[in-house]
Amino acid sequence: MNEQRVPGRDALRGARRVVVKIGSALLTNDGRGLDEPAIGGWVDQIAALHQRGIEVVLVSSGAVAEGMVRLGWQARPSAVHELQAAAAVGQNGLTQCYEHHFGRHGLLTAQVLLTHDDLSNRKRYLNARSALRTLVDLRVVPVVNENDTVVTDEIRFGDNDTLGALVANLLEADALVILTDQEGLFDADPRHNPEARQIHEGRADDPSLAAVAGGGGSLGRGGMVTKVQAARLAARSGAYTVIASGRQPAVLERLTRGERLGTLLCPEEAPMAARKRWLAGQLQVRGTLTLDAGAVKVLRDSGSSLLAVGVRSLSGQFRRGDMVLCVDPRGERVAKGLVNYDAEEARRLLGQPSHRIEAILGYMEAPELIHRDNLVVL
Ligand SMILES: Nc1ncnc2c1ncn2[C@@H]1O[C@H](COP(=O)(O)OP(=O)(O)O)[C@@H](O)[C@H]1O
Ligand SMILES: N[C@@H](CCC(=O)OP(=O)(O)O)C(=O)O
Repeated sequence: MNEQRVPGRDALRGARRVVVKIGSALLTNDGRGLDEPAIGGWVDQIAALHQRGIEVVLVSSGAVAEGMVRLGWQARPSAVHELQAAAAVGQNGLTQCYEHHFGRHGLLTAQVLLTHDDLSNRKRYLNARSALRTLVDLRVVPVVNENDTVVTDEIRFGDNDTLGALVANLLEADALVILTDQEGLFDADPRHNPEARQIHEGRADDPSLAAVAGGGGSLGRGGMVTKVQAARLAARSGAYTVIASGRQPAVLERLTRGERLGTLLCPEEAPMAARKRWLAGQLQVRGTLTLDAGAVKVLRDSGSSLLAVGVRSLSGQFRRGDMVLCVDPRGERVAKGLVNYDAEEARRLLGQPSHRIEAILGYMEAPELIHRDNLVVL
């Protein structure tokens, strides 16, 4: 397969919100329980990103593997109820470990266990989204895993790569960084083929990637197959995916400085176009803003952000970050977007210039009601 040179390393340098997924193959010290020193090292790196103002959501595997060790089981069970029991025991260890290490940096963590249903049911999706967003706004580091104890086989993600991608979609993250036990995606499984060569960059939708990606090891679940699929999923909302070795020193720091490490899989269209298309596909709107003729014109003609000064009235009980519909004075649809203020606040801002926001609300979240990056003209 021809390696493609795709610009995009710079996109990682500019990333403001990143989902970092750490896989079982890395976390679990080859089956000997959690690799605490290594986890401490990744936590140090995430704390350093935090310091630079980058928001990080961690997706961490390891519950089943840690549970097996705690229960004294040598082999991974195949019965679902045993896996669920192991996950329940092991998740405790995982939570303690992260809490301890992030605590060294004065950072709070939050355990977020998600199921397939939480992300496919629209209402629960929005709830998960606003809870995660609130945590991130509070500068807490969410540590996400699948809620293995309550899921049945048919509705499992199984691997955490898919979960990581869906969380990247949920939070409109700039990048999904998948840390694993290999340097990246190779043109064949390097554990079985010593000649395998690393792919440095590619397109997330390149069908030939699926052909080179093989299954995982004994503790990991999905192998590269699910990582490549995850990259494709993440690209739907414009996120870049990097598959890289968690054992590279300072890997997160170096990636977010634009260094050419691991395998970078880029969204097929420009992140903004992908993100807007994804936004347009979000069906549920939580409220309606009625714009004046001037605001309608600037949205349509200049692709501007929506300011409160151009909004006449609103309806609905939306919260900050919800999707709202913008209509013209006759009620015709003009645009959809993610609103920066909740309904009560927005109501107080109607018709007001942005420089008055702070005086009216006592703080300013953003000068615009809907930023142009979060707005799709219909
Ligand atoms: N083309 C490939 N390039 C790199 N690794 C591959 C490839 N195909 C299969 N693999 C395997 O995928 C494994 C990583 O997946 P997995 O064990 O599921 O890890 P994790 O727990 O980090 O998700 C590697 O150890 C490697 O053996
Ligand atoms: N939810 C599972 C993780 C599943 C898993 O191992 O996924 P992955 O790290 O993607 O191979 C656990 O915590 O054990």
